[in-house]
Amino acid sequence: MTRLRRAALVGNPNAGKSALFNALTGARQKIANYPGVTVERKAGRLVLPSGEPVELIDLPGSYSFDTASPDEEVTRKVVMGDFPGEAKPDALVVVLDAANLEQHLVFAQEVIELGVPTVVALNMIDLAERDGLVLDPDALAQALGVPVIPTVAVRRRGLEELIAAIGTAETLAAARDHDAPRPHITLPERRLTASNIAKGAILSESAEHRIHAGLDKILLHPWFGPLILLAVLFVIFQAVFAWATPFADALDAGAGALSGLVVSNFPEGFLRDLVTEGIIAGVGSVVVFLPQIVILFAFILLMEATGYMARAAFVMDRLMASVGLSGKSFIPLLSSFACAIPGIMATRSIADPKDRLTTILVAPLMTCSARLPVYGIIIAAVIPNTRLAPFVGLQGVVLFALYIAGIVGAMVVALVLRSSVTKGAASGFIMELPRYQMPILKDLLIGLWQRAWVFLRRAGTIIFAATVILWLLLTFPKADPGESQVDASFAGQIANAMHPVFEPIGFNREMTLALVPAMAAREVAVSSLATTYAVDSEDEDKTLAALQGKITAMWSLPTALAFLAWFVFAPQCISTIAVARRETNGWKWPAFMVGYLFALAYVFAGLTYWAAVALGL
Ligand SMILES: Nc1nc2c(ncn2[C@@H]2O[C@H](COP(=O)(O)OP(=O)(O)OP(=O)(O)O)[C@@H](O)[C@H]2O)c(=O)[nH]1
Ligand SMILES: [Mg+2]
Repeated sequence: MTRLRRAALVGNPNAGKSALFNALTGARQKIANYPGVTVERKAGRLVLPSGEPVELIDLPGSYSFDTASPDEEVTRKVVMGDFPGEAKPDALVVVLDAANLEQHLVFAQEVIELGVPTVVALNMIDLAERDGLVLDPDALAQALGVPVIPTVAVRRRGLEELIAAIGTAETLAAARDHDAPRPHITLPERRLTASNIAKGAILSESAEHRIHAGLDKILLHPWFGPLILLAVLFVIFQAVFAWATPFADALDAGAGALSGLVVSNFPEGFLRDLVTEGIIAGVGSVVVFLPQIVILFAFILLMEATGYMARAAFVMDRLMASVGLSGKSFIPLLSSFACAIPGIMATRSIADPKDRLTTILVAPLMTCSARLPVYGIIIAAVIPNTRLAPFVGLQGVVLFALYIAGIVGAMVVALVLRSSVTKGAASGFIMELPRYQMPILKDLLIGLWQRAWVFLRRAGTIIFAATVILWLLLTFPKADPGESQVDASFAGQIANAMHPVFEPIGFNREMTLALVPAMAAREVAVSSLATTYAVDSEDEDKTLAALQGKITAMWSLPTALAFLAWFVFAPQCISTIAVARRETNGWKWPAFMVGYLFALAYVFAGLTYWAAVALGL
């Protein structure tokens, strides 16, 4: 007997493959309650009862082996052994959603027909039970001719049995007769067989799974649906401001105290200034936004886990279709609210190449979480914290408006692109709706921790590096007595040279300067401003509150609004550009993307500035 080395998880999207993968290998792959979450192959290690390690591969969900979307292509290639540099898996684990048996059995048959040793994980039996479904795994095993193990991936039920079955899959398969020629089976035949097998495996079924149909009637209603979605988003942005404030203030006070400690314990000079002006003022000004990021992601993760996110996609489908995008673009665009990078990668689940390209090109317009610190500091500094109504603050409304501006911008750009450079018909919506689920607290906390960690790691690496470099460029050469340090410095000279370009749209010198390092990441705009003002000022208070005070005192409202408008559009993120290059296989489209986004940013910042000036703001 050959030794089992590699096994792969296959099955329809949203069957729980990644949840099983995490449970079996201890990995932390993203799982979420909608199809199309995994778009790449991921490998992990599983240990068999015999003590032998097996490489387990998590794959993107797939409906069939003959489909066109790039993520399904990955699954096909890995399973068939066509994936470059990778041997064919020795065994396959087909993951089925027990409560969606008939649908999931269509692809399962196709997988089993390959003749590779196969085990079926009958997953989500808890949900099947909730829906009043009683299943007979033995009958299913009999009909499919492979072992069937009931599992609940998220509660770690059935894992030992599944691992044992994977361990003996090859021996079992070898005992089966493989010599019989397999007839070619058509899709309708497979559907019929799937339906018969499912009927044979379902012992009893109650009508309980109608409970959630009522909820769908409201949430997917043509009028209430969009209104509810808008209301949900509105609440999120109110919460981002209202709930985060005490935590952000505490963090800022902490940074201030730290700065004070450094000032009183270190001798005056280069090192002390680097730490207080560059690291604490600069990097600290970004870290202070951690509570807002966490609150934003808590909502996003909740929406994903409950199944509401997929409903939101459904609700948006009509609007998306009217600008030439399909509902399939919604999940990638929604992911872009976290960050455009996973958003652009998620477009791999879009089969139509022009649809996909359009989605990639507009993804950077979705307001990613890196913009939150920029919006946060400017809004806090120039928009009064007044209440428009109970629980409705003006600052939250402005933040909401900025998010909407990004969405509207993306829709308009998509419409223009779809009738010019990426001309073509929109494809229909084919996403299936996942069931409603109560979120699992542990998964939620892990997700939040991962997001927080990503943010802090950015602060500790890219933002830290960009800020320190800027501080050095701001500190040298030293100014003569009476001269402004910023004016004398290298950075100041660069800013002064660039300023004529940005003066017409209302930018001051500090803003212009911030744009350059902010190409590394948008948050750097905040740390740059903090560092620039810290270098320029004599006082010892270098906290975010101090920066906010400077902006309030020194920026006119039109100038501040122009800066906000700039960041709605500007492609200030090297990583996004790099990912766009990778996903479109060349520089042509990323160059186009950067060009049109900068042009839009300039025009809209200018329009905002002049409109605000004309209104006498
Ligand atoms: N109740 C219950 N939920 C589950 C189970 N397994 C997975 N889930 C949930 O189902 C959803 C989908 O799980 P994923 O692991 O992301 O599904 P996937 O098959 O990897 O999906 P794609 O990557 O899109 O192909 C998540 O919200 C999981 O928490 C289970 O056994 N019971
Ligand atoms: Mg997955």
